[in-house]
Amino acid sequence: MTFMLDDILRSRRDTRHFTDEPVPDEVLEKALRAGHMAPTVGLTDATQYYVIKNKEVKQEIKKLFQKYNQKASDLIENETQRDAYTALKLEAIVDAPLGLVVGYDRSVLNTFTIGTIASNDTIRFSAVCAVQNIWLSLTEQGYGMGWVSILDHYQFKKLIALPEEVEPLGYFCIGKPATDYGHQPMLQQQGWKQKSAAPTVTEVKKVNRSTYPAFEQSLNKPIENELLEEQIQLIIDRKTKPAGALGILETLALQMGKVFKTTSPEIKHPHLVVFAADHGIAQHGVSAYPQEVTGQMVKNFTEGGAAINVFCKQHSISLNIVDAGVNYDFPPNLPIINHKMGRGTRSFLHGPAMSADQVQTCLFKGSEVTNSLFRAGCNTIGFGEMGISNTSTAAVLMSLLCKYPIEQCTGKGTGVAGENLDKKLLILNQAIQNYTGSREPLAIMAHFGGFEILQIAGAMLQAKQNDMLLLVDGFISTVAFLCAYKMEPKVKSNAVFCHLSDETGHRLLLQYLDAQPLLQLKMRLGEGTGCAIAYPLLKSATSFLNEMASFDSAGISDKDQ
Ligand SMILES: Cc1cc2ncn([C@H]3O[C@H](COP(=O)(O)O)[C@@H](O)[C@H]3O)c2cc1C
Ligand SMILES: O=C(O)c1cccnc1
Repeated sequence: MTFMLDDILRSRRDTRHFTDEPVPDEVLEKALRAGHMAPTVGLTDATQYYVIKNKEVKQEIKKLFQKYNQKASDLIENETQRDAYTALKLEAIVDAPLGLVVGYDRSVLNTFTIGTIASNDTIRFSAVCAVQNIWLSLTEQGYGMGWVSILDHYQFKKLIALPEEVEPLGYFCIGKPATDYGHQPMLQQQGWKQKSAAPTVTEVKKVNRSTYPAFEQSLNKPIENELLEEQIQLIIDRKTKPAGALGILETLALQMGKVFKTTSPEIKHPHLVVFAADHGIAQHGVSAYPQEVTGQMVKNFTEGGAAINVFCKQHSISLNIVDAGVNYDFPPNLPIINHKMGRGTRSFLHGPAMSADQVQTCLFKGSEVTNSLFRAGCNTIGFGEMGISNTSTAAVLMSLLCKYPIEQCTGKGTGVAGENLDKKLLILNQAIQNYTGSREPLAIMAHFGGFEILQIAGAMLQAKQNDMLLLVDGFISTVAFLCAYKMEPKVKSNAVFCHLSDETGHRLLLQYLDAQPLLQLKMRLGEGTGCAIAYPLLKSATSFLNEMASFDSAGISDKDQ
């Protein structure tokens, strides 16, 4: 028995060369039964199969392949490598007698499902297990299969009319193999790549007790150039203008020089990151909008339709969206960074919104976002948020972290007014009274939460560590900053407060932080819009510093004394 399985495992090939011989129904049925025997997480049974025999359908799918394959080959700069790539036969969509699509139904995640809490990827993994079983069964029966994944996901789903909630893994070509590629993977036989001889195995011999690396290191950088500040100030003062005449732009230029550790600071690859998450407190009617709007707005961000999309586009700022914990499962191929901590926090009215561990994970995930942008050359990040009811979470955090009465921290958010605002205040007051836990900042953050608020805090702390400029938006973004500041006050030297929001509490919070906002436009939107709108001011600051003539270079007389 063992030998037979081993033989099947060895001879299974990703096959793209088939004979015309049809695949008998019994062969396919047996293979699909094998697929159905595969394990599925929490016994979700979410794997779905679609059989394709129709020639026209196959031809249309092949066209999708060709379009994407062209895209792939265009990405290869080296001509020899590109020629080698185009010579490979990577599909057999029309020539294989049978087509199969294996997918999984995301809607199972709408009810409690064992094994999907840490990561909802597990339903996808279950479908992959089924694919492998099918592959082995076909091999055992003398047939072969080829996995085609070079397809435009959206178009592919549309073409075969898959329901919105079903995600395909790919298109599978099935038939009698015309070759076994000399008992080796096709890509190896064609000289594209060599498979390693043995699996990579590492034994983990001890428990790693350290916390997340980002927060272990001290923010005390040993070598600060003490002369740098003086040098930048001197350059600013020698520009052809009366001393101090560029006002706040001068302050900004000096700050940017100090943050980037140079006398000629420049913004490189600016990004705006919107962190989105849901809040359990929403169930008590503290927002003017229903919770679904968070997920709907995330989709809107990916489609370019939100305010932040427009302003980022206007100023050529790259926009990233992070799902920090939205109560909706987005299709995996959307351009969203998946840092989901859960489907929203719990309500903090009667118990904790999240756990202390989750705070640490949020900080870490936030730091990862900053680090990946940093590695790609970015030195400036604006921080935005989206999360229905997050003005409530932010108000309570501000009240407890700054020790201000909740009335002074609570505003209308999305437009909660009159009686509803009284009700919002009542609920927040009640939540504060119900809280009997520690007054330590981290304990307060865990109890009241905000997956997006704490991921932003972690991302900001990391930006400080990487000598990056961090742009703070309105009320919620500033509360996220407050969380970071409570952990490490030095983070403030890298922060630019972009806008005074019209949300009650923001003015007081900025006073608490002794921070001067650049703009006051009566906006109260969030999403990072204040950062994007203030961005040209930062550009003006670096432009005057780097490009203006000095009294010396222009030969202009300075004032007498
Ligand atoms: C369509 C829409 C787009 C938004 N973009 C930002 N927010 C803002 O409003 C929410 C906070 O207000 P509250 O605490 O009252 O729910 C957050 O999602 C915030 O980003 C929006 C809100 C809505 C309705
Ligand atoms: O200032 C903000 O960040 C804000 C205010 C209201 C609603 N959403 C965000």
